[in-house]
Amino acid sequence: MTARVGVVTFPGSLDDGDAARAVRIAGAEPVRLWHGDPDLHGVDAVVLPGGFSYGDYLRCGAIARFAPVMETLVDAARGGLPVLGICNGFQILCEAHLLPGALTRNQHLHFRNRDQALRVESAGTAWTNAFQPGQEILIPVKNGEGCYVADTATLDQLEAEGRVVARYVGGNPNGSLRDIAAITNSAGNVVGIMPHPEHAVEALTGPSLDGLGFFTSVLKHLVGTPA
Ligand SMILES: NC(=O)CC[C@H](N)C(=O)O
Repeated sequence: MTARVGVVTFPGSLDDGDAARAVRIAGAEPVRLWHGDPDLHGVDAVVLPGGFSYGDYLRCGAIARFAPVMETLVDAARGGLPVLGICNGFQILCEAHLLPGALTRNQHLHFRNRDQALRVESAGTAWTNAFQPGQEILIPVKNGEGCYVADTATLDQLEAEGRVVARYVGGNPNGSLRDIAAITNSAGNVVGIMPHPEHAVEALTGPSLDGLGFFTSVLKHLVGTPA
């Protein structure tokens, strides 16, 4: 049966269409979810897309975290539902405390938009099992608040538990501590990534097809997970 992957739209989401398209290209059925509807409509996994939810007021992701859909999503994620937060989605996952730490204003205070090389550090998550550990990929980064910070004990714990999923290579675009571009929760089902895999799934528009691996990974993960 075709996996159904939900993509949440918040007011101000920007990349929900591209995320849904990436899901379809990877071979799954995208299911559009609405921030005001707490029902996840039986989806097998969820993508929180990039953008400017609620206009980035207060802090990126700080209001979205209280959306009705998040009440259900937080419980489902704690129960093992695969969730990928991309950029604004990563910010929302940190605000919702599904992931530790915070995304703060880029160190140089500029919005940064460019193609970015990353090293995939962990292939042991629901969203990265299609990669080889150490594999370098190229996908776009575009954010104003992408500087990942956490206290030293949290950073050390992430490193020790293999929960740093990807790091920036060839230059850190936002000042993230330890060049962190993506992290996971301890179960490996929730991943937050600052750059945008959904913008690197087609030769016409992406700098590569490297982003596709995140979306095919979750399908592989779901096949191995009993319903
Ligand atoms: N591309 C995005 O999702 C941007 C996220 C957020 N609005 C920021 O500027 O940091």
